[in-house]
Amino acid sequence: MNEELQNKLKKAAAVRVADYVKDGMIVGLGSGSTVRMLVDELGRRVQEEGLQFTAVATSILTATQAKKLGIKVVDLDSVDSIDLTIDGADQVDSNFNGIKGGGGNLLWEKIVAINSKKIVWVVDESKIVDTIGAFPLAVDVIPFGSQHVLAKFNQAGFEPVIRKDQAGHVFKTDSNNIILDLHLHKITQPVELADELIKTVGVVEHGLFLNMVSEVVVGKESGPEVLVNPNLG
Ligand SMILES: O=C[C@H](O)[C@H](O)[C@H](O)COP(=O)(O)O
Repeated sequence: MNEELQNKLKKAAAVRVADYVKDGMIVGLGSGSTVRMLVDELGRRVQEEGLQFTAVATSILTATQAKKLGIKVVDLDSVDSIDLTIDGADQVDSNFNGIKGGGGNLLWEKIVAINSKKIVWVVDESKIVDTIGAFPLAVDVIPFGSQHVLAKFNQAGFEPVIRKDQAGHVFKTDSNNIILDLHLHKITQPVELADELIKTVGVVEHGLFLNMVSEVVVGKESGPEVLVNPNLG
């Protein structure tokens, strides 16, 4: 899929998923390019249509964008729970298992997600796959001793690569951690893998979000389509 078409599908899905946000809600705002389009649309609705909601952001970038657009942003610790979180994803399979973290925001995204009553993802159709894993799996790791975590992952055959930013420096997350991208190609046992990763000392969190999402709004050429998770929907 070319980038222009992909952006068109992301935009249409982002506008559709904005309808989920109602007056008075506390809304978790995810991160990434698709959520950026969602936040633009929500900002427009706040300014032009008087939509009123309170946001909790999953990254410094999203918080900055939302505030600039006049959206009220508060800290996660200042709310009891979040009514709805809308986020993007890198890949989603038919069991509603997904990979997130392409932008390095998976830790804050997962903390916001587990404190949300409902999670909805917004993606374009290129992200819907039979088996997740072709997209590298981001793992958030404490910098101290991270070469040893890297060595362990190498031994396990996970093909880890330390993420670098565009300038070639080691990428730092909003919590000042680093990201190891695992090139797993196909993840056939996501639950077992998630368990193994989280038990590795030095690992803070990983980008496997398993059966957490209630609905996925998919931007398709025929128009946005909503997939409902029968276990959570
Ligand atoms: O860390 C980044 C997030 O998990 C994003 O939500 C994910 O990478 C999807 O981003 P995009 O909408 O740019 O494809």
